[in-house]
This record gives sequence, C-alpha cells and structure tokens, in this order.
Amino acid sequence: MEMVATSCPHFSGLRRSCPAVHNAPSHSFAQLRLSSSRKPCRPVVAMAASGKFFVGGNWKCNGTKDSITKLVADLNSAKLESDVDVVVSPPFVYLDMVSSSLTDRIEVSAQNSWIGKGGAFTGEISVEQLKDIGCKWVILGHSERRHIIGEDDQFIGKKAAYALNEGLGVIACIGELLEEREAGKTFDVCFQQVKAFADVVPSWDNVVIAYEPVWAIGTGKVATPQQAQEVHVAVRDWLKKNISEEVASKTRIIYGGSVNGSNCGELAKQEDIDGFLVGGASLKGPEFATIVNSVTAKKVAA
Ligand SMILES: O=C[C@H](O)COP(=O)(O)O
Repeated sequence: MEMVATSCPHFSGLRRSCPAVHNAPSHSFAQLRLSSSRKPCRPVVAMAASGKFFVGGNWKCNGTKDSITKLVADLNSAKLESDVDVVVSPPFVYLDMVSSSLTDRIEVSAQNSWIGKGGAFTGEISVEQLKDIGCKWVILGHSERRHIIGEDDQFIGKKAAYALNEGLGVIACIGELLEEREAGKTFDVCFQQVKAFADVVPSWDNVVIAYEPVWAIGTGKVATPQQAQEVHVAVRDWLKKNISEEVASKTRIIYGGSVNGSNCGELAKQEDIDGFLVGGASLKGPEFATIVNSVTAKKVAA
C-alpha cells in the first residue's frame, strides 16, 4: 500500500464508479488507496466528516401542536445511526417548540428566510430570529417556493448569501419540471439553478444541494435510482468544472421526491446520493428513522 488518492484516474468526475478495470463500486465518502501494484480504484471505506450522509425532513405546511408533539416524541425515542446528519424542518409557528423539545441529536431547519436583516418586512422571518431560537439550517429554492410562490434564482440567491454569511447552513434545492425533463433540459435547468447559488455563496462549506425533480415531489413517482444518480453525477461534475475538485468532492448532494421507507435503500446505494430531503414520509417518525438508517445500505454497497 502506498498512496492515497481522492479521485479515480480513469474518470474525470470524482466519487464515481470506475468504468475501467474492475467495477470499483464507490468512490463516495471514501478516499481511494492504491495498492503497491498500482491497481487503481480499490476503495477504502472511510467516511469523511464532510461527506457524512445527510437526511432532512421537510414537514412543509403540515401539523398541529398535537401531531407535532407526537412526532417529536417518536423522533426522540428513535434509534438513529450515528454517522448521519439529521435535520427536521417544521413550519415556522412550531419551530421554537420543536427546537426546544427535540433531542440534540437532530438539528432544526427553517423552510425559508428573509434576504437580509430583519425589519419592516411583514410576514417574513429573519436569519437573526432563526439563529435566536437555535435553528441551524434553512431550506432555500424549494420548488414549491419557486413554482407556487414565484421566487426566482436571483431572489433565492440573495437569501442564500445572507443566510450563509450569517452562519446558517443552506439546503439548496434544485430540480426540473416534468416538461423540462421531457424536453431534454434536465441538466440545463439544474446547472442554471446551481449556478445561481454558486454566483453568490461565500463558501460551500455549509451548503447541501438537494436535487428534487418537481415531477417526483409529493406524487409517489420517485425517480429511479439511476435517474437520480445520473443528475447527481452531472451536478457534481458541474461543481468540479466550475468551482473546484474539492467542492465537488465534499459537497453533499441529496435526493428528494417521494422518498419513503421502502425505496430509500436502493436510492442510498447510489454512490453520488449522499442522503435525502424527505417530505411526506418525514411526518411519520418510525418511517423517517428508517430513511435515516438507510445509510447502512450505502455502507454495504460501498
Ligand atoms: O422537501 C421535500 C420534497 O419536496 C419531497 O417531498 P415528498 O417526499 O413528499 O415527495
């Protein structure tokens, strides 16, 4: 054994299966140790801190005091694999309640934040207020905000820049509409949305990209593992070409869109799927725990 590499010599992208030689299944989360015989791409499973599996539960505009109290109790008693970052995102009105009653094992995210410092902005929530109640993350660019509320890339970018500059982590959502996929524009749409984030983020350290094909959100039509993997690889390659190899390698790209306890394992096995952003299934504590624990499928696949 002699040297440690972080990329495959047979493939321009990082963290990919090596198409040459020997079916190395995964470069994700791992550094690659080359043997003295220089056989390439034998992966050594060593999850890097930066590449930790990440599972977020986006509760959207759901829940009551009673149902959320039960959900928090279920989450507090759930057995969760230790090597996963777990985040839940309650509606604003319950954020403080969840933040103060949830175990420290799980971090709390907002579903939106204002573009700058708080003030005379009726109906908005500032980053300062989110930090004040212990919130660590914010979801930005979600398709429901893009396509129902009408937020555009520029507005989303302002929010992302402000949140990151103030120390919140950002779950940056991207994803194509069905008609965009059918028109062969999936990559173009995703690249444009990633670029809008890339143009403004001060650093990628606290950014998780969530690829959520709009046609898969809340529809029960989950992307196949191959469809999701294909986009994740393309986005990672975009990061490599346009930002840096390091950012491409370290930035977690998670999948969202009808993920549930039954399909999470196969999705998690894909080497460029670094976790999930879960909607409906995150409202059920035991099922959400199953999705968090699908990291074990990833480890087996690696
Ligand atoms: O933020 C989560 C996504 O919109 C996915 O929602 P879903 O799991 O209900 O399809």
